[in-house]
Amino acid sequence: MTTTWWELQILCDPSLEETIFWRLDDFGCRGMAGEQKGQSYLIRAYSPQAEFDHLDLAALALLLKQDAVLAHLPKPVVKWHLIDEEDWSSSWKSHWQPEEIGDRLLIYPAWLEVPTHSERLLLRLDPGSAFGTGAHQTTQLCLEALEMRLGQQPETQVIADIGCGSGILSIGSLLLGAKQTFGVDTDILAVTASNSNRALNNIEPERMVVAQGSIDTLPKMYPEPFDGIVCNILAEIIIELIPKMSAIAKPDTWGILSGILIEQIQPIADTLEQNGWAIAALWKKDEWCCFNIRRN
Ligand SMILES: C[S@@+](CC[C@H](N)C(=O)[O-])C[C@H]1O[C@@H](n2cnc3c(N)ncnc32)[C@H](O)[C@@H]1O
Repeated sequence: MTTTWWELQILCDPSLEETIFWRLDDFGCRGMAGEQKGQSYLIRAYSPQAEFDHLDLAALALLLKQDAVLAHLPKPVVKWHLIDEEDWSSSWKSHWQPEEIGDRLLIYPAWLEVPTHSERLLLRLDPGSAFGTGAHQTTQLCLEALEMRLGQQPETQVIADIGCGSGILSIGSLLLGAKQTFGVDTDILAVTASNSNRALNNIEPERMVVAQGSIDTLPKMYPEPFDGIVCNILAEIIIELIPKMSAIAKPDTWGILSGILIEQIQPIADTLEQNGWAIAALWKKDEWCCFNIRRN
């Protein structure tokens, strides 16, 4: 059965890009792409018709406009129309290009022919309807932090990936040499996407294990403590997860947390401190940041 999709087109001030991106993700959009259009920025986002009606989309448009007013920026122009499955995949895919991240990785859309030679590690990806194309600052911050963390003796590292989405951080860790990853996501579509991206990158199933669930699911998948934890979810959710992280960690476990806006640094830092974690480094990209943490 084919799905009909809403295509939302949002023409906005470029500085609203990140806020809109997260609003759309929170709303449940699957697949988003953005491009510069003169002085403005055009975001396209897609979601199955069956999940939303006109009223939902009108409410979303109102929220986006309110965000702009609060930020003292011009209101975005929001339009939507229906497209069929074929147009959805070709439209979205044509807007997503290979992207170099850090010094070693190249994110490579699954539908492009693989180059015969690449200086970089090719991370092939078809996120389907899951979050994680590598285009978002928070994913990039996590991949760059992983590159640093896995610089020495990566082959000993077993990593927990909480909120794995498309599986991008698990696959990135394994390409950088990690021993094994265990990913969880509350969204079953993310589990499906992670598994097909694992296969796309020729990674053995036992090296990259994925299940539907959250942090409490991880000990059932791997009963030992993890060497590293990556988690790129919204700050409000991370605050709920931090008190549970010690249960899956050992004294020298490291963590990489993102999905955090700069103004949310303090509550995250306080929660980490209260739960026995120290901040080793804090990296920023635009208004997003990424905590590199270790046990106290
Ligand atoms: C921002 S995406 C990150 C995807 C990918 N790891 C990346 O870095 O691009 C966050 C993911 O976390 C999942 N998620 C949200 N709340 C969660 C929770 N409490 N436990 C596990 N996963 C969760 C969402 O379904 C989504 O796939």
